[in-house]
Amino acid sequence: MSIETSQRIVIKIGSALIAPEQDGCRSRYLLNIAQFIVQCRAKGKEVLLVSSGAVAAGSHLFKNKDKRSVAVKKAMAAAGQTEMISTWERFFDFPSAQLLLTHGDLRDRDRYNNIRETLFTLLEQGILPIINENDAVTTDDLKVGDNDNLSAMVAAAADADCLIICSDVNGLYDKDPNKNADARLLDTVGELTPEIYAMTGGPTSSVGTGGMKTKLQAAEKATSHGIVTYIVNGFNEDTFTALLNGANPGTRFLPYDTPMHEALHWMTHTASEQGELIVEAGQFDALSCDDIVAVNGDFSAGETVLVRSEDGQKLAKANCNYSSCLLNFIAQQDKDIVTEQVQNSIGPVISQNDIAVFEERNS
Ligand SMILES: Nc1ncnc2c1ncn2[C@@H]1O[C@H](COP(=O)(O)OP(=O)(O)O)[C@@H](O)[C@H]1O
Ligand SMILES: N[C@@H](CCC(=O)OP(=O)(O)O)C(=O)O
Repeated sequence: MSIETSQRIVIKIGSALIAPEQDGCRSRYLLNIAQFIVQCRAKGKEVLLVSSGAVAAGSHLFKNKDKRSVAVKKAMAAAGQTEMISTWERFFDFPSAQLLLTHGDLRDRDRYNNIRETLFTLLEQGILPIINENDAVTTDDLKVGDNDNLSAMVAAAADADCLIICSDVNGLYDKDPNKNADARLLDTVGELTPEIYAMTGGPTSSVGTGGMKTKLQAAEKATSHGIVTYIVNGFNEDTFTALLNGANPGTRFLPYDTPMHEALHWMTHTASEQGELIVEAGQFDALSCDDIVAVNGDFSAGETVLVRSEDGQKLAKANCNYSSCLLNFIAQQDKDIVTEQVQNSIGPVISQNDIAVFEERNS
């Protein structure tokens, strides 16, 4: 399995490749990557680019400001984003499009479907989508937070079959190679076990956000959707020659033999629960208001909730057709007639269309 057989590739570029000196964008490392994108397209493959670097590209414009301030960082992202996009555009003689996303967009099923439609339409037209998190507007509870996970969510949304994460190291080592001279590069990873996660540490470059851990989370999200994932060294020209020749220049993560269905994958890996429903006796099929023992958290109708049994076991993750406020109101009514009327008009408590049922019912 190599990129030779892949048809739709997402390539993720870290900040250090774009703004190595945090002093505006530099083309030094981008040229190889841009050539790789051009060559993939020439071979008939579709490419999407997830590009970090807005904050690192914009920071030089804010010389006398406190760069730890959240407001300043957001402003840096807004200013650096235009510089980053125009830097990429200079390399291509085909059009590109900018998509700035937040987790708030991706975890809302309607907005997620709109994002999918937009990506498919851009690809059909031969336009290169360039995606980043919308750092200028996002808040802690609405952000993905790192572009490794974002790239995997985008790869799943775009129905891609290959994800390439370009880092500043050759791939996943058995320990941090920047701290251990004897660290050994792993060629292929079949399953992302806790032992594999234990090999990683945080970011080491001053501009990196996630470190190797978020790259493994991304690999898990992508491979469970059937997407072969590579972590490679984006600084090294040979990386891209090797990839084009069908070789593995870094660490390759094998896709699941039986990938998750799209809606189940979205519910498991992209949607995040905004609250919990505690239900009687593990019951969650055709759940009625009467089956609910407790409602935890504040959520609106249509948001995702975790369904737990009274003993704490996780049963399912699903979209709730009722707001927490309405469920609490119904619980306070002693007349069944109110519940009946509301249920007749809204229907079951959780949607059976978008539901992830936990097979191993452990908490
Ligand atoms: N097991 C490991 N294998 C490889 N790199 C690791 C490992 N554990 C920690 N790291 C660190 O992760 C860094 C890459 O993550 P990060 O700094 O976020 O870069 P990027 O900008 O490419 O996203 C490496 O420079 C390395 O020091
Ligand atoms: N969205 C941010 C980058 C976030 C991020 O994950 O950065 P990196 O670890 O360099 O891929 C930006 O454009 O500055």
